[in-house]
Amino acid sequence: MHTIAVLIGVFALACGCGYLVVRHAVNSTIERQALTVAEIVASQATTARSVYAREIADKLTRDGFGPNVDSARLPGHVPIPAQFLKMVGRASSEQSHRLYEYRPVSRWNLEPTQGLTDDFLRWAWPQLEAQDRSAPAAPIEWRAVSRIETVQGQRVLRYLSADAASQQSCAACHNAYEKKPEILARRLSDGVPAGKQWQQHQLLGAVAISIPLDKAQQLAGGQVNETAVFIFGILVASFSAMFWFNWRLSRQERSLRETENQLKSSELETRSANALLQAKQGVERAFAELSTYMRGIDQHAIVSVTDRRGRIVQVNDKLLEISGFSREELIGQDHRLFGSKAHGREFFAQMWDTLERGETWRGTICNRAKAGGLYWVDSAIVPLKDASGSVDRYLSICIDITERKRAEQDMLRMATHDSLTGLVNRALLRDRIHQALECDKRTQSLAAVLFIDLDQFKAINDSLGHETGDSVLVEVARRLQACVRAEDTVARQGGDEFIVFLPHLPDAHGAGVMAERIQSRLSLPFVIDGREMIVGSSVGIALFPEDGQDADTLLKNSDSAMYQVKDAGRNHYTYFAPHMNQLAADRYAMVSELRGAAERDEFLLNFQPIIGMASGRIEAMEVLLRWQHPQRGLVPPMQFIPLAETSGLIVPIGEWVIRAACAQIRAWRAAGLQVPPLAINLSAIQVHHKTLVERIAAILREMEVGAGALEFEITEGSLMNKTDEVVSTLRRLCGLGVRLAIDDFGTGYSSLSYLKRLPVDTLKIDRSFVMDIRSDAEDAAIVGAVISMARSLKLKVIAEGVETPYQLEFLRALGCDQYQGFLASKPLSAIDAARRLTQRVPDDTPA
Ligand SMILES: Nc1nc2c(ncn2[C@@H]2O[C@@H]3COP(=O)(O)O[C@H]4[C@@H](O)[C@H](n5cnc6c(=O)[nH]c(N)nc65)O[C@@H]4COP(=O)(O)O[C@H]3[C@H]2O)c(=O)[nH]1
Repeated sequence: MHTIAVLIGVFALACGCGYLVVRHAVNSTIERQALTVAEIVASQATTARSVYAREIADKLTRDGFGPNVDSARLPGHVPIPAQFLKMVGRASSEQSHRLYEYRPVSRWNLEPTQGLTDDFLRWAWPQLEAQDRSAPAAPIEWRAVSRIETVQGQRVLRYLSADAASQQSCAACHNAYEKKPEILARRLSDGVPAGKQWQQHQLLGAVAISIPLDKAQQLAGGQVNETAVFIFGILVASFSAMFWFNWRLSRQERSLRETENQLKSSELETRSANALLQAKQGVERAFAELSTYMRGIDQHAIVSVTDRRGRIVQVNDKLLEISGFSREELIGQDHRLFGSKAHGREFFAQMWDTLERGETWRGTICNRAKAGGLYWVDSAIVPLKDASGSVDRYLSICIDITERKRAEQDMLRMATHDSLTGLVNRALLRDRIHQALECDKRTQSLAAVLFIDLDQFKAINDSLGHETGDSVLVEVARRLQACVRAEDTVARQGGDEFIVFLPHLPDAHGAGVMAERIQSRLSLPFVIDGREMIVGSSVGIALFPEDGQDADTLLKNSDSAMYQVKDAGRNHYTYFAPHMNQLAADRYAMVSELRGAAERDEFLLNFQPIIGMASGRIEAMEVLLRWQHPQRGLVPPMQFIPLAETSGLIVPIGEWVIRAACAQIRAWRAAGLQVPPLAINLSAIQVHHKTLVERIAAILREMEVGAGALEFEITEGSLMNKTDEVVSTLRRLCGLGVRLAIDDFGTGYSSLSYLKRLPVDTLKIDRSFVMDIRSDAEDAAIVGAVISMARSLKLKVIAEGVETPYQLEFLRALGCDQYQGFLASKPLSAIDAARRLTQRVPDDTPA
């Protein structure tokens, strides 16, 4: 209510102020409009006077000095313009019911009614005169003078507008008029200086206008009041309506707010009910999820619960399944039942430390099942607390990772062991040697590395195939492991090379004893697939610390020692000596020198005659390569051919031999010699080389000697490996027209059936059999068997290394076709060979 009262008060005050402002504005407007009316009236009055003056100017001139001041009242007289203006003013005032009135006034009055009769005129006139004085000669823009006065209680606009001599006739008449003697006296009393001459535009008089304002203000005030009452009424009505609406609105708002509050409180209630519902659902869901997890865990994990003393109180089926124990066997026991001895005391101490701190322990444990097998689990052991917060049980959740562990172990094994023999590989061996030497350095112990290379293994591998070779290697590994102690290491270096590392030796002699034991074990016959074979071995020994301080040096030096044994005739053992490294270095240097030997023209060919038993003539010649080294002198093929083979250089060198042999045939033929076929050695590497046949065909085409001019000798060993491929190669070689011989026959393991598949023409009995033919009945028997077998297969037989007439006759008696050896001739230079070719037949046959 208080607010409403204040509002009504403010409203009333605003209305009152508004009313006063409007009233004041209306009065101001009325005053401004009255001023405008005064301007119009003044303008019309002076215009009327001016028009009138012009119209009566002629009459005034004709009548002399014009009418006197009272002429207006005289019959037949024309009033002067001022008089006329006075009359019009009076008439207009009456006509307008005194809305305004005006009359001419002047300081120089001719009659009293026109003088400056009141304060306003006396105040205003000098202001007009001042304007006249400021522009005495020129027409000026007169500014009227006005003010509002209260006259007899009424507000009146008083207005004085200049009525100047607007025409020359005005000035002329006034000047002439003043000269009239009867009015001169009055003029003087009016203050006009004697002799004053008026000029056009000079101030003669003025029009004094009075406009009563009260009437208009009364009228306007009435209207303002009516309007104010109307507006006030509207405002009151509007405000009342507004208040009413406002009151209604606030009532509605209040009720809305109440409703809203009710809604809010009910929403809150609903929300809390929802929250409660959601919480309940969440708990149910969580419980359901937990149950699912528990089921999942139970199905996939091995779960057990132990009491605080570590005794098993609960187990799940998975644990029974993996451990093989029954529930009854486990409850009440502790986890030591699963002990595998894979973990030390520290492992379990650390585990219990963690658990006793109330923390979860995680780790991998190797357990033993009831049946004895090991299994691996990834474990999390969680301490469970009772209501008082102290640990009263332990929950163990484990995942079986046995397969993963095995795979890891397999991978580790593959990375560190030889897949064929299961022996330690070179990488792990180096590691073990390194670790053992660190220990030996501290204890100043002796150690030894034995480098073992199998003799004749290549022949077995090549002749009997890789499977047989692999079986031999596996058996060798087994025998080696049987020789050594638990702390020793047997490793496979690669191919047919093995290493035995003896980390703790009482003396250097012990290494030799071990080498002998190994060699004696390996020398026992190997029986593979019912076939018996002998494998020899060469052993090189390097001792720690004298032959090397680290694994690499010891391995290298034992290798050098092993090579020394090979050079010395194999199947033996030797200790490393520093000069052996020189030999190894020599071998390396020789390979690099061999590389450019052909380009440097260091190769030359020798020719060894092959004599026909029946003819006694040179029926063929074997081509034998020689290396004329600038520093080393003539290097025998047995020194450089194996190096050429291992380095792969034998392929280009072999091509050089074929080309040089063809060139020699051409040269001899050109010299008119009858050249027998030349037999060229092909190494196993060449035979297995993919483009051998194409290369030989190309050389034959290029050299144009004819395929019948060449024979090729292939060692028995090289024929046995990759059987089908070799057979195909040899068949294609025969297809070129060349003949084939099997060299060193008897040293390999060729079977009769295999020989039948090969397109060979000749067998060359190895020199080793011929050599002891007289003293060794076995060799003689072998030679005899080979010759008879060759006959049955319709193959030609050549005996190599015939040095004595006995050997020759023996072979001849057995039916050998040809022979070769120092008895007939040593390998000859090209010149000597040419000379032999020119000799007669009886010279070829030894006496
Ligand atoms: N003690 C003795 N030795 C005799 C007698 N008759 C011949 N010889 C030697 O026996 C070897 C025969 O050659 P091989 O068995 O093919 O054995 C050859 C052959 O396997 C290889 N060779 C030689 N030249 C070449 C070649 O151009 N290419 C290939 N791949 N190997 C070659 O080198 C081996 C050795 O060749 P050489 O030192 O020239 O030794 C030659 C020859 O000098 C004898 O009555 N008594």
